[in-house]
Amino acid sequence: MPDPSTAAHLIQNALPIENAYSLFLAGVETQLPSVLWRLPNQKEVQLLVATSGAQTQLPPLEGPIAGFAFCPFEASEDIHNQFLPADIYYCGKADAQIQVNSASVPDHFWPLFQEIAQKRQPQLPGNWPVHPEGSNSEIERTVFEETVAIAVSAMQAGCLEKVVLSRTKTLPLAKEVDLIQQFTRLTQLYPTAFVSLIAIPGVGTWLGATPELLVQINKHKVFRTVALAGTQPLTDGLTPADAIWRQKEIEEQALVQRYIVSCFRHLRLREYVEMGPRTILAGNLLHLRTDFSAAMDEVGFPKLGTQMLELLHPTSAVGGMPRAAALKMISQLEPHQRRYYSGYLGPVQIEGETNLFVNLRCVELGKDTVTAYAGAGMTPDSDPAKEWLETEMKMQTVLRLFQDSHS
Ligand SMILES: C=C(O[C@@H]1C=C(C(=O)O)C=C[C@H]1O)C(=O)O
Repeated sequence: MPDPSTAAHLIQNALPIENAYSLFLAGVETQLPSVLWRLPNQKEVQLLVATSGAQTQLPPLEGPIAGFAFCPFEASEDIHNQFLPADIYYCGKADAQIQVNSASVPDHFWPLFQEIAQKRQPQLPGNWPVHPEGSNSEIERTVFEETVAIAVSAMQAGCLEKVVLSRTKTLPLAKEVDLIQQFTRLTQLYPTAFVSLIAIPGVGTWLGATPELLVQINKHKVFRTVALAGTQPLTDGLTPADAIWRQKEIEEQALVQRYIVSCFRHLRLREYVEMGPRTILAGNLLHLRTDFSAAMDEVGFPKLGTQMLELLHPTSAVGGMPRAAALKMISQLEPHQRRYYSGYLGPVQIEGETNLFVNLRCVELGKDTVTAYAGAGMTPDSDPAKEWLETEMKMQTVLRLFQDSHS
């Protein structure tokens, strides 16, 4: 239950967004799992601090437990699902109050928040969480292209239909880099993306602007997911409606679409709505997207979100087809651990909604570096050089901010 006395904690002469940022920074300074996010097509920045710590078990997506999920591509002994309970939650809009849903707030949290908020130009934390094993290693262009060629040969030989291979790129980080400012820039640059900045001690700090919804359950209990795949840059002077797609991308996206249909079939659910594919814009890139929805109560699947999440992740948009063969090839060919890249993240039962997204177009913070991750769907028709360029363009979605700060 929210404690009514917490209204006093808000800094009344600060903007809602400033209060959200100050709460986030107080959470990071106190070394508590903390996350800031902005939903697609919305203005408000939302904030959550898990004062009771992160849990490794995800609650049902239909409620009643509220929090934020941050899950890896593949959970293992070294890398876990993270669920941040909504112990402190604030939706940065006029008249909203801070909700405190736990008794576990450390004594020094509120004075620290007040101090950060009064300064207006808050001190940036020197101690952002980083992965205990440091930055992931980077792959050279020639090696990546050779790897793609190996995957293409395997697909031409009929071993599998599609595999998504990813790579990383690490840049040195300027000392003065301000992640809150970068988060703000991402919200401005990408109004239709899910923008997030998450800091979990012992796990790491990730910043991203993803275009890919994985599971949504809205206030009316409507379930939604999308099949997103196929990539091309937006050419000057053209609109998404002008896009012409090659057979390769059409097939690549159709695979993801069929995979989602097979998940519905597995549950024996027939009454879903399918729309598309149509071309959408994500930053400077175009993708093909098919939208799926189902009214959960009407179709007799009140837990459809949780059931579909189990079946969907990892979809063939980030893994491949058939799934087991693709995951095996990824673990054999990729020299890095994906960690939380191409996993999923988002609020669970916050303000009555669940919104999980695939963790794409993201960077992970290192001690004095920043590492971008991106992948591309390989099919028997893939051209290794083009796939390199595609991953480069995807990485630029977030990495361009860090390049600017060096110039
Ligand atoms: C794998 C990524 O993106 C996914 C792969 C795409 C593709 O292969 O064309 C397009 C959109 C995403 O579903 C990424 O951004 O890293």
